[in-house]
Amino acid sequence: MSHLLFIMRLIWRAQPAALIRGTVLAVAVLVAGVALLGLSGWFITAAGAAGLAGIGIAFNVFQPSAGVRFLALARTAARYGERLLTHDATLKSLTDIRVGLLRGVLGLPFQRLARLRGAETMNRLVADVDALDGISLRLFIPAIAAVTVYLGSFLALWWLTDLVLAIWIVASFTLGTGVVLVWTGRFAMAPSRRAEKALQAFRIRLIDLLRARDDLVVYGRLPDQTAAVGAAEMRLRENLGAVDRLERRAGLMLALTTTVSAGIALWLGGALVARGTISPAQAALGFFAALALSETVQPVRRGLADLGRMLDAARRVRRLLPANGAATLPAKPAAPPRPEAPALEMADIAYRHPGAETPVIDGFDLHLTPGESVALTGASGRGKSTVLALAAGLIAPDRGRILVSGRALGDLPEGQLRAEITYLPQRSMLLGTSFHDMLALGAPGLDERDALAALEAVALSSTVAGRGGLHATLSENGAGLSGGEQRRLALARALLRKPRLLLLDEPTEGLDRPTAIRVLAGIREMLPQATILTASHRRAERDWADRLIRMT
Ligand SMILES: Nc1ncnc2c1ncn2[C@@H]1O[C@H](COP(=O)(O)OP(=O)(O)OP(=O)(O)O)[C@@H](O)[C@H]1O
Repeated sequence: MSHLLFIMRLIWRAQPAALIRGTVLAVAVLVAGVALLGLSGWFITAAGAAGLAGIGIAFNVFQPSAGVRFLALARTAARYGERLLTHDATLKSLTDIRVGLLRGVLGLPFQRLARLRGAETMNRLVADVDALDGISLRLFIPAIAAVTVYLGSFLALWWLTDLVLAIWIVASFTLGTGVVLVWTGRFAMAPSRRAEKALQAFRIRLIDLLRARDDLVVYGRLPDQTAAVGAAEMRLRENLGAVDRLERRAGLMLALTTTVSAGIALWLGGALVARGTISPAQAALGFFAALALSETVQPVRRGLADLGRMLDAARRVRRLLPANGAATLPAKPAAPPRPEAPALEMADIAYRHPGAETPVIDGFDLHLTPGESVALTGASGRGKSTVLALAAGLIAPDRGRILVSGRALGDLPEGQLRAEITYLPQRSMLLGTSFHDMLALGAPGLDERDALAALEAVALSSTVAGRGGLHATLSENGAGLSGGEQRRLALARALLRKPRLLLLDEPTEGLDRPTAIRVLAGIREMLPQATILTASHRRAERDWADRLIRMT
């Protein structure tokens, strides 16, 4: 429940004026509905009674009928305004929440971000945030409006009819519908949760199927994955069906509650008329008002049927939202690099991956003089990539000191850090639709000459020319290029940043030796001053480096 309140506060805080106006209109809709039916009942009965008494000619039909028309029109107009204001305000608030959530996801520690699957993140950003609209539109605003209308109806019925009748109508309604609504929320919770889980599983499995289609075909697992997608969809339909059945039953019980409440109100009104406490028209007013009160609970009914889905979504969204105010720390002033200091210095570094039992590196030291090229070598799994990720500031050491040109890595503002250090991991994404777009991620406002120079450095010029030039359109993530070409394009993008410190994880992996030698020479030509640290298995890279550091 605290998660729902938290989200409701966020929604409310983002658009308070529109939501207050929308809630006032929601109350107006219900008030107009109750008043409309109450007045109509009173009007028909009073007119009938006047006719029976032989004074029908003197009965003023114009005022009540004008009132009925006014209330009907006011109700429609208020409903329109309420929908417009509350939906618009809620959707705008959800946009803010979605942006906050994206910021939260992007601000996650590198390790957690690396574990978050693309499809899962998509679910958080799209499905979970979508599920939150019901918190304001189908729970809180209708509930506030309903409670206000119950109180108002009690006072109005007391004033216009009789205290006993007013107490019966409002109390029976509050208790009866309260029980039905609590029952709906309780029993719909599990299927609603399961439906949402099934929907998310369906999306994740479908995305996996589309992304890994080739591998699934090769290993003969396409039918299994297709069946898994179908099973998730079946579970989704079953659980949605269960929620719908519960909601329909809740509707039936609410109709019965209304019938019993209004029926007894009619009987009670009759008794009060017989005693001469109220007139028949007043009794009719009470009866019809009781009937009209059923409208107050309809939106909440749907909201409670979706409670499980909303609760889970609210919990997940809250967990990923950046803590209030903590998201943006004031940027520290940028410290200038000290040219005489080592380009990179690591002293007594220890690091253990989350979940691993032992540290992958312990007591590791490194000292790079400006402008040198150093290759980290050693058997697979010795921690070469981990050292690069530490040097890039993507993960923080458990112990030890990392200095970049004489300044503590942790003290460098993010912008300065990324301007001075560029890291090319083993696998990179190529965002964009053309060679130019893909390169421009590393250098916004990229000049064509620079782009061509970088492509020349990584021996890709002829490939790009053969594909129609820099602006030729490519498939998503560079599909249609060979693995080696994709890696070289990512390398060219890294070179275009012109960093002081370049960290390369197996930069010539997948290239034949002559091309690897040409690319390595191109890197140095393009960045003659840069300090370069590579994680290397290949002989060409080891031969090219000024110095080797063997990790054991
Ligand atoms: N995110 C992670 N969580 C847990 N363990 C990890 C993680 N990343 C790497 N490791 C483990 O840490 C060890 C070092 O990994 P790292 O990638 O740094 O080695 P490497 O020397 O670069 O290997 P390779 O030459 O194969 O690329 C490995 O045993 C690896 O399984």
